[in-house]
Amino acid sequence: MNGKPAISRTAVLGGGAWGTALALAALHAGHSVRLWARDAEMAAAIARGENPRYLPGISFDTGIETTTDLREALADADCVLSVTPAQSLRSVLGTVKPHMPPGIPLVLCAKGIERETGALLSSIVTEILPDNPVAVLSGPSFAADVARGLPTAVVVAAEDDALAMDLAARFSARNLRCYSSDDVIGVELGGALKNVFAIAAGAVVGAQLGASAQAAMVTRGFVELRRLGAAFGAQPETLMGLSGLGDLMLTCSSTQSRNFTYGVALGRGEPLEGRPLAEGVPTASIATQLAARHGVEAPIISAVAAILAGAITVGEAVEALMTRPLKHENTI
Ligand SMILES: NC(=O)C1=CN([C@@H]2O[C@H](COP(=O)(O)OP(=O)(O)OC[C@H]3O[C@@H](n4cnc5c(N)ncnc54)[C@H](O)[C@@H]3O)[C@@H](O)[C@H]2O)C=CC1
Ligand SMILES: O=C(CO)COP(=O)(O)O
Repeated sequence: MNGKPAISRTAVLGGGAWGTALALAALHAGHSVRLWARDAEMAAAIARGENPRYLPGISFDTGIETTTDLREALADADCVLSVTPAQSLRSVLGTVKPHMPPGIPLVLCAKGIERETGALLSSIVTEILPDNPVAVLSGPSFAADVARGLPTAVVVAAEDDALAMDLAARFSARNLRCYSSDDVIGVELGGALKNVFAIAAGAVVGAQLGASAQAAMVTRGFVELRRLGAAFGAQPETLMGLSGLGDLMLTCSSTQSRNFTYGVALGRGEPLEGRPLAEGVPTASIATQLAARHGVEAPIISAVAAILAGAITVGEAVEALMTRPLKHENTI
């Protein structure tokens, strides 16, 4: 593994929970950090060591420089972390483009698939910023845990292994351990699809279907992830790792997960408006279409999309899943 690179200037795009936590992690890894938030009040709060809207009750070290000016955020940066929601990536990058220093890596930290096009986020970066190498950071990591300095492990993937190792070394610190990978697509897919399965697992809990059903849902969801991964050319081992199995374990069982709690509300029949960001919602419908396009069987993903679209109830989805034709377990 590469040694720690010299001090760097990291730009973080996004003043939400994850942007704040990653900015703090970069600061603790010894780097100079400038965070861009579109909201001036949020930027000022983060500079003061708090983010009451997205990380309530957590106070953290000051030292993160903040700005509402993208040009200022990107000036002199030698690495950019992109941490706004997946569905806003294309518009954010459009604004970033004129100010983006060429050649420096852009690390995607959002988890999702573009709803309108089915594009993986890395391909949007390549399309809009062809002169910047893309990397993906993913894995089981609640922002609140990272912001509190609790031990966490993630994976950073880039096509260029040396870049992945360099970034992993750059962001690793006492309580954040970054593994490296050259499987960008596998790491992206694991992060994007686990959100859909977290909604499914939450719905099982909300509808009080039992712990056995929850375990079955997560396990069979993992099969769908492996099938889609194979169709997209992901390495199977990647999906067994932090950004696949690891993040499924975390978000399909914890009420700290917004996708899981969204599913719980769905299963209880509670109102869904005004809830915190749940990336699995837009990703479910497009992942259903991608699965169909690739001839991949994905009944749980399609069921989540159909429930979210109001086409079927949670009860009807369970009935449909339980009465599918029987098959050999290892059919991928
Ligand atoms: N919160 C967490 O524990 C983790 C989140 N992630 C991923 O990170 C991404 C961001 O999530 P969070 O920070 O948690 O969300 P959040 O809801 O806490 O914050 C989102 C931030 O993005 C900003 N934003 C939204 N649209 C924007 C736009 N068009 N232009 C500029 N800023 C915009 C919002 O103002 C807000 O500051 C998501 O894809 C999520 O899946 C990944 C790992 C952990
Ligand atoms: O991705 C996450 C943890 O790895 C955060 O999950 P939620 O977006 O469901 O809160």
